[in-house]
Amino acid sequence: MQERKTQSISDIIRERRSIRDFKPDPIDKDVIVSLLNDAVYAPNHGKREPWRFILFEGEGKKTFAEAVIDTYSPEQREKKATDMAAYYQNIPYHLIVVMPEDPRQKKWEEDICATSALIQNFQLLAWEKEIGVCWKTNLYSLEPSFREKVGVEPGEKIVGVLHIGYFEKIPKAKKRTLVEEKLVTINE
Ligand SMILES: Cc1cc2nc3c(=O)[nH]c(=O)nc-3n(C[C@H](O)[C@H](O)[C@H](O)COP(=O)(O)O)c2cc1C
Repeated sequence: MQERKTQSISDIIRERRSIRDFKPDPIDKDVIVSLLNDAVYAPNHGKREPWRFILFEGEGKKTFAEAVIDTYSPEQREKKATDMAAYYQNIPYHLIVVMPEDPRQKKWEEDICATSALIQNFQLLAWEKEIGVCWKTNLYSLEPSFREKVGVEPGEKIVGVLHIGYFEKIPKAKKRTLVEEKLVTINE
């Protein structure tokens, strides 16, 4: 593990990386719940707190893996089902974050913004504890069979599937464009 001296929010924001290679080392569920209890201080319009969580641990990760693999074509199944099942089992937690799909566009947009803010809060809080996260929006999230198997209710939207675990090494930062190149200032 590289030694990291994280101090400020800006350090954590800049340092955080999406983690795809996890150590299997267990993480206490209380830690995850505690991070989520901080993350819910995300801004949310109308104080709707539009999120709900489905956490997979232990044997539950098999349910998650089967739900994903069941969406594969026969060719995909042949090619990668075994590897993916092992990959998912090796990661300490999978967390599905859902929100209600409000038919009113304004509320739907506010709710996805709030839930995304919550997810980023969670990623940053986890990073502070040297826990890595990858936020996934793979197409399986849209498949009715997957949704049903993992307990997503009709009328709910999966905003993210988060894989959570300690990381082996920090991937290289992907550079961001300087804001000066994207900033328009209007002052008259
Ligand atoms: C809404 C959203 C959806 C994402 N979906 C995926 C995904 O399906 N698969 C994946 O590998 N990474 C996904 N990511 C992670 C991005 O690929 C990642 O943030 C980007 O490559 C920048 O890398 P960094 O997070 O390490 O800075 C997603 C990120 C966001 C914000």
